[in-house]
Amino acid sequence: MIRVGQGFDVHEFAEGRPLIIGGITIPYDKGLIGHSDADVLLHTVTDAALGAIGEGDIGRHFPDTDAAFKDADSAVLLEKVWSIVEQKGYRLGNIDCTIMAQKPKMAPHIETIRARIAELLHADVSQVNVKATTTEKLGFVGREEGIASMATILLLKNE
Ligand SMILES: Nc1ccn([C@@H]2O[C@H](COP(=O)(O)O)[C@@H](O)[C@H]2O)c(=O)n1
Ligand SMILES: C[C@@]1(CO)OP(=O)(O)OP(=O)(O)OC[C@H]1O
Repeated sequence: MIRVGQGFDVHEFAEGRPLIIGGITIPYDKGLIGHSDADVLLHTVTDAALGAIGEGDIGRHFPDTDAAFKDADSAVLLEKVWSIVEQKGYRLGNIDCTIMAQKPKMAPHIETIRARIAELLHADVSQVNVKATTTEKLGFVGREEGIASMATILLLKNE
């Protein structure tokens, strides 16, 4: 059995916040805001996984009205969702992610992010791909107002 899921998320930049993307802190002069740590990429991965197993989305599992998830570590949220994936008998086939950011340059951090996502999904790094693109200075990403990301995931289950 195979299941496919997709995820998409956006978070806004603000001064005085750490920039956390893909489970790592990236040195930069501003960060992303959210109810949680605002890790836009791990939210995307979480939504892709939830989509693949037909379990709704991140906000349904971890409402942004619940104080329990204020400043939550998004890696912990993903681990909780991944345990549901595994309870249902699925494992990662592969995941492909795209970060849309005008700045900062993501290339120096991609391999670290890739390794962290593989660790969280109990998979090999070869099963995880992470890309980055600018939006050529167009739109909210291009104006450096925030960062968006999207992902497609394939899950496998032995019959
Ligand atoms: N925040 C980013 C955006 C892009 N990159 C890398 O640069 C390449 C070219 O980006 P374009 O948007 O001009 O196509 C892209 O393929 C990435 O390798 C990056 O590191 N960080
Ligand atoms: C993660 C949660 C919960 O802390 O809050 P945010 O950090 O605002 O992120 P979002 O992408 O809106 O996802 C859902 C949430 O309920």
